[in-house]
Amino acid sequence: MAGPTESPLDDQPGAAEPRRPVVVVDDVHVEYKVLSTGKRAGPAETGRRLLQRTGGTRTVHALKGVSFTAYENDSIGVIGSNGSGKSTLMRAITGLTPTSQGSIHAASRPSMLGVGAALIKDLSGERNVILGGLALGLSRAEIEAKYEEIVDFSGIRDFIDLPMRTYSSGMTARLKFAIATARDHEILIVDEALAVGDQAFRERSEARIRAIRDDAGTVFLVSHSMRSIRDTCNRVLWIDRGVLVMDGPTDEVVDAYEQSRATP
Ligand SMILES: Nc1ncnc2c1ncn2[C@@H]1O[C@H](COP(=O)(O)OP(=O)(O)OP(=O)(O)O)[C@@H](O)[C@H]1O
Repeated sequence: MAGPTESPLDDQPGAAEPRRPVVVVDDVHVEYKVLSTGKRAGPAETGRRLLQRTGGTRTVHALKGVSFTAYENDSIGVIGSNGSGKSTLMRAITGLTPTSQGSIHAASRPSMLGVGAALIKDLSGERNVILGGLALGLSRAEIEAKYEEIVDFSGIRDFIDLPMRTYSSGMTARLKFAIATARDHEILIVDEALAVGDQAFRERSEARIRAIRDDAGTVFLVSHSMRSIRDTCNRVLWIDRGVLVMDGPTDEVVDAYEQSRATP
């Protein structure tokens, strides 16, 4: 099995002491089994009648031998066209999606930015800040101490007493981002969370991601916005059809990606 690749940043002239590796992804493959109706294969759908009707399952090879090492203070952009395998790679790193081959080692449990599942739309923003904080493992006292900061960051103070179902999708996304980043994360995965929200909120979110990184954290940012990637990341992984085609400094990789998309 191929060993984990070294960070291209290690070779930079003037690089200080070797940095601590926090995630090692070694020759990872992920295969999804999908019923040929398009449904995911699961115990409920694997009845003989359905299989007879559909002709069985298909395998989608979503990741094909991806290897890299992430270091502390890395802010890694993950780019690639739709369906290239970015989210699959992030879910594999968090352990949500099993690998069919290869291994992933992490120095601590990576968290996927998101508290969505814990929130209740019929409750007010205020109550949801508490619920989301509890879901992140914060104590009641910690949530109280951070409450004002979360609400300020979300920028929806005027609406915080209203039920969340009355919020626009952008307002909901702001609140979720504000709650989820209130906790310290050593390894944080942000999957397209910055796509919603206006310019000012995007800038605040990016600044917060940089702060998490500067605080010895490691951040993965999956995004189709090359502007967000350039503003936030020092390193980029470009994935195409399940293969890691490029891993290097942000400008180099984003330039190559944009060039490949401009070529007919
Ligand atoms: N739960 C699943 N069951 C079956 N196939 C899946 C599942 N999730 C993803 N896939 C397939 O795996 C491949 C990679 O999908 P993935 O969501 O990782 O791509 P992505 O790069 O994040 O795409 P996007 O930019 O559109 O969000 C695609 O072919 C997709 O159809």
